Amino acid sequence: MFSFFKKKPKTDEVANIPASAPQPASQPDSQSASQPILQPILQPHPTPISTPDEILPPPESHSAKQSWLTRLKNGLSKTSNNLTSLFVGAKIDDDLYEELESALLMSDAGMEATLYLLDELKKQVKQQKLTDSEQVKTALKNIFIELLAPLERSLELGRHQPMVMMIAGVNGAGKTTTIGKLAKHLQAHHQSVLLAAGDTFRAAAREQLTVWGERNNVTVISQESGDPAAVAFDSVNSAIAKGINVVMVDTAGRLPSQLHLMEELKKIKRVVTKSMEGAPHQVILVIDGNTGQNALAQVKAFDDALGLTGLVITKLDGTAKGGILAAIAKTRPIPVYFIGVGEKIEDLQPFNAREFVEALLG
Ligand SMILES: Nc1nc2c(ncn2[C@@H]2O[C@H](COP(=O)(O)OP(=O)(O)OP(=O)(O)O)[C@@H](O)[C@H]2O)c(=O)[nH]1
Repeated sequence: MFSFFKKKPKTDEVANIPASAPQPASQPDSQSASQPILQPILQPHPTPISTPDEILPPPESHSAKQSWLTRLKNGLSKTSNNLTSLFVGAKIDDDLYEELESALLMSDAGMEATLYLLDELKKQVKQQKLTDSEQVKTALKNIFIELLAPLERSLELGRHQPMVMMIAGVNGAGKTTTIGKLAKHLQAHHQSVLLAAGDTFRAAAREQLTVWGERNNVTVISQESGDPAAVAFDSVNSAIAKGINVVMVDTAGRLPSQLHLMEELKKIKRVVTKSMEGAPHQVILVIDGNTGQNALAQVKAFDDALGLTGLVITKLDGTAKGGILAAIAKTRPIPVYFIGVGEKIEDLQPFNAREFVEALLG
């Protein structure tokens, strides 16, 4: 496990950051500055719940970290090969920029982010009089990191009791798997968790979550039939009564074009707010990293409907091309809390812009 809690000073600014304008993770933070190697995954807030002030993890296993980075790198290898091969012994001319444009578009970066990256690169090449292709590649890497850095943000714990998280996404994006992995991470940090089986369409999904909850000592609230909003309402009330720290509301997969189902999501959100003022505190969209440019359309549609506070991008171990993060950063910069490179619990890790770009551009 790489993750750990860190006590974060209480600042109202943190609570009020709008989802569409995330703060760069590189903001001054004296504690993270003193722990440069470890990336906080979940940061507790000192009040009002009784999380210890600071829980440090066991020392990070170097081999586990390497294995995670290797899987990320393997997952993004197609894009990485396409991009890095362009720079090998290349002359810095219009041909290079054209090929770079094609490679970025192929990586799902989209037109806006691609043009931005190219413009910035051309500027730097000119200003710094770069002539060596390796220097140009490094310049591109740095521009890419700067573009993605505002997406890097930790999930803060302890500000609300319970913290209510609503999880949405299209069918098969990895919502339930992500909830399972997150629940385990949270438990490992002494957070009690309650799950609301809000996927009332698929009996199998409900059962999957219930069995998983029994196995992992997590309470799951489900109803045989009916209204996902009612399940969410009951779950939040139950969590309040039992003093549970975190409620995660699973929802059925749906396409943004299924307008009645998008309305249903809005209703779940409204009802959750009725059960606890200020809730849901997190509205998270889970995206399959292999979805290509369609992922951007999903982000926009779910954000318009629900006001997203964060994203989780799964399946970056598959045929994902990775450039979609640039598209998200440029057009709808919603924080990416976690990325997933597999089905095991340790395969879900906090998004780190530098690591990601290193995997993408070698
Ligand atoms: N390779 C890989 N597979 C993943 C990852 N995350 C989830 N999966 C798999 O993706 C499939 C769908 O995951 P679910 O968690 O059931 O997706 P869901 O969004 O809850 O699906 P619905 O409830 O049908 O909408 C499962 O087979 C998961 O094991 C990942 O990061 N990498």
